Amino acid sequence: MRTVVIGSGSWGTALAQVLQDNHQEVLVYGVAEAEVNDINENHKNSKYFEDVELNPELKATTDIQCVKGADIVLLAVPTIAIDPICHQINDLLDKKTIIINVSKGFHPETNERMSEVIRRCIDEDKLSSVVSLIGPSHAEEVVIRLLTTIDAISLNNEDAVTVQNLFSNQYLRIYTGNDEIGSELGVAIKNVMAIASGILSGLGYQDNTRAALITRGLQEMIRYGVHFGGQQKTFMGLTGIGDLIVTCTSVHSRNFEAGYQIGKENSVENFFKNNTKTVEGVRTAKIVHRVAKENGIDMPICEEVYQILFNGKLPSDCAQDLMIRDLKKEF
Ligand SMILES: NC(=O)C1=CN([C@@H]2O[C@H](COP(=O)(O)OP(=O)(O)OC[C@H]3O[C@@H](n4cnc5c(N)ncnc54)[C@H](O)[C@@H]3O)[C@@H](O)[C@H]2O)C=CC1
Ligand SMILES: O=C(CO)COP(=O)(O)O
Repeated sequence: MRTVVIGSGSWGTALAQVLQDNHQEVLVYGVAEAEVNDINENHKNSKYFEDVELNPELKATTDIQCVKGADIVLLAVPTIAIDPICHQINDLLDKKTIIINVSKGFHPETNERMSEVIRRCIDEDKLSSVVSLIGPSHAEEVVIRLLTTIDAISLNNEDAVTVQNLFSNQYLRIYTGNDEIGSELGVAIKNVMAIASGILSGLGYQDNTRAALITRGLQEMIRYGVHFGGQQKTFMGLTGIGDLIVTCTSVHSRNFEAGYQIGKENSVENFFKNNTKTVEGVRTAKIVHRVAKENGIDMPICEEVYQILFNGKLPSDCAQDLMIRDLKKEF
């Protein structure tokens, strides 16, 4: 099977290398010439992985025509680029293709989940199914082949199993699942929790606070996910608690890092002025705020993150306000 990976950033590169390690036919498509050249000429992607030597067989291109004839297209671009990239490739696809989504978040205007965006943008006769390859996985660790487990989630079990078999190896183990709603909502909202976790660390809070954040954050994710038809048990799995733990506790997480800076400075100003990284939780916080309000879903942690990011509320006040809400039962 021939796979084209769209996006020569950190996750696209790491996942393409998995396929190359598995002796699959794979090509990376990128818009950034420097990243593409670095992969082809130096077997590196220095912008994201400074000292990592990539599999020398891995190749990249800036020619989008490479999508023609692909059996699988893996979209490894930020959520904001999924809609335009799908429209771009739709004209080039010439048979039923498995589209793999790895992005975590929502469409910025329509609030759709990534699978919904892809199904809307790709013609039915060109789409076998959407498979979301998601779970606790920092590219920085996968690219150096550290043991990792993630899910292949799809409404089409056969395609999920195909993706499971293509990507699994000694360092990457893929499970399958079909709760598209629960899984996609879990991996999107955990980014907001990771920002909150970073903020709390930046403010100087330690282990007790992080455990509280992860535990109560998971309850918010369940509340939101179940409201929209996700299964509660999904949140106990890799796309729920698994991804929540890895992003709320890791120095690799860009969402955590953003939060840490905001907490440390007790201000969002410098983050918005200087950030150039993919921090998906920022846009997700805005969408969750809007949707939760419309649907009457209680999301206190997400709401405080929204107030910090978009309403100028002081991070230190938010942490305190969460503590002095009306007391209640845990469950
Ligand atoms: N980096 C990671 O460890 C993981 C990332 N993800 C998710 O994967 C998605 C992609 O993120 P990363 O690879 O981390 O971001 P990144 O910032 O490392 O790379 C993004 C890449 O997308 C490219 N790009 C942007 N717009 C494009 C377009 N229209 N056409 C082609 N290429 C375009 C950029 O040039 C860049 O190469 C995000 O939603 C992220 O949440 C999920 C799991 C792990
Ligand atoms: O989704 C991720 C790990 O599972 C990557 O997290 P960040 O986007 O916060 O770096």
